[in-house]
Amino acid sequence: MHPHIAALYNSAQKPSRLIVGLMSGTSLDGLDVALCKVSGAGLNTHIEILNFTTVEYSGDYKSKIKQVFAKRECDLELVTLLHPWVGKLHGNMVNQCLHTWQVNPASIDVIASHGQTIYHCPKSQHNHKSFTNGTLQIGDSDQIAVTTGITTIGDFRQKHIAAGGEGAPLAVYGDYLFFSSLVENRILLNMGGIANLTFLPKSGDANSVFSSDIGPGNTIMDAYVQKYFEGMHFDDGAKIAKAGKVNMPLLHALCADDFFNLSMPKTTGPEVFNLAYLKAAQGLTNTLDLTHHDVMATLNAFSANVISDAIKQCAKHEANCVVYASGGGIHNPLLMEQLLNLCPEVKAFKNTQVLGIDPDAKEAVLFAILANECLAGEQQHLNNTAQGIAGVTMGKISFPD
Ligand SMILES: Nc1ncnc2c1ncn2[C@@H]1O[C@H](COP(=O)(O)OP(=O)(O)OP(=O)(O)O)[C@@H](O)[C@H]1O
Ligand SMILES: CC(=O)N[C@H]1[C@@H]2OC[C@@H](O2)[C@@H](O)[C@@H]1O[C@H](C)C(=O)O
Repeated sequence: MHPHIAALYNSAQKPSRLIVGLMSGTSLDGLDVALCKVSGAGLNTHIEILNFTTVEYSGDYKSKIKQVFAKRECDLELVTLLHPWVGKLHGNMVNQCLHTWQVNPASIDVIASHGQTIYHCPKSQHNHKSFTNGTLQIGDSDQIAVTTGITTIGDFRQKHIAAGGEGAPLAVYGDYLFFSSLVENRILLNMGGIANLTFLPKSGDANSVFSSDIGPGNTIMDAYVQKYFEGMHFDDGAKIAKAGKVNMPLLHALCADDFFNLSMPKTTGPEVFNLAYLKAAQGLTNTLDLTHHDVMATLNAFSANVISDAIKQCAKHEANCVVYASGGGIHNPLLMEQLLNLCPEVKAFKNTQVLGIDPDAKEAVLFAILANECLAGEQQHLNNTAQGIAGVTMGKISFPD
């Protein structure tokens, strides 16, 4: 037997495994690195986050990725070069974290890597009749494995696509295994660049679970701040939005996209929700000369509106839902305040910290859970293709040599 196969076979049988989960999201803020101690599998998964950090990206990383990110046309040579370059960079970032945390790389069972999404196009979004859903993540796992010397499981989304899904949201797989409750109906809400949610009824019935993207979380607000407020990456503490006034005609135009009329599950990305989308809505409503502060106030209200609408749709299925929020949006006080006001039907708004998972680490932990299932999972717990939840094991395995 190949020694790496033997090592994986041993890892799969251990009572607990050390897995480094990596997530690089649509916000391009940094690489989330979560060192997790994972025991069990399936509905008996237990996780302890031993260390977590976000390794910030340099301006150079952001500007290189932005040349191809969510762009219909770009330099294919650059895409080809970025694939190994991002993988090597992520591998070096893991090495740096393990060194800082004084963790011996030999003690890590596997790395679980999401990579960097550069384009996402479900069928509902592209106009090519002969093609299915598509999504593309770069940051080759072979590079991570060779750079760290640690077996790496990556490229999780392609199996989901192969089985008929849209390649996202994958959060549902981890949410169901880790956050299901028999005493309350839960909505797990993640507000990153794009917001998404998972609905977990207290019946525990796997067929009633669903998950969907919602629309913009922070992505348009971030893009606007980066364009018009030099040196700023996001609206820290919503200071800019708080100083502006919501423009109602623009808000209505922003909320009028066909995407919001599609039923869940559905997925989207910055390919749709971007500055061109904002400009088109401003053009339609004669609001192109609005102040930056008023635009930011309106964008903040836009995110709050679409997120609260999605929460209300879940609440129609089951009353007394408790929302557990995560992702960078929880640090935006104006967004959180509006959500509370717009969702009186929600029993309580909490964040995932009360369930034992740092809300900033949740997506990196998700990939650790998916890698754990790939290694040690015995059966598929979710299999509901009508809800876009394919019963498949995800992830491709890269050995270090
Ligand atoms: N203090 C803060 N004030 C306001 N907004 C904040 C703050 N901290 C973080 N954010 C927002 O959260 C964003 C980062 O969120 P997160 O890391 O969850 O996104 P992501 O994982 O890249 O996105 P996705 O989940 O869509 O892939 C920032 O770009 C910013 O918009
Ligand atoms: C294609 C892609 O990278 N999608 C991301 C993105 O960021 C949030 C939302 O859009 C979600 O659908 C997904 O990530 C999370 C981790 C998911 O798959 O659940």
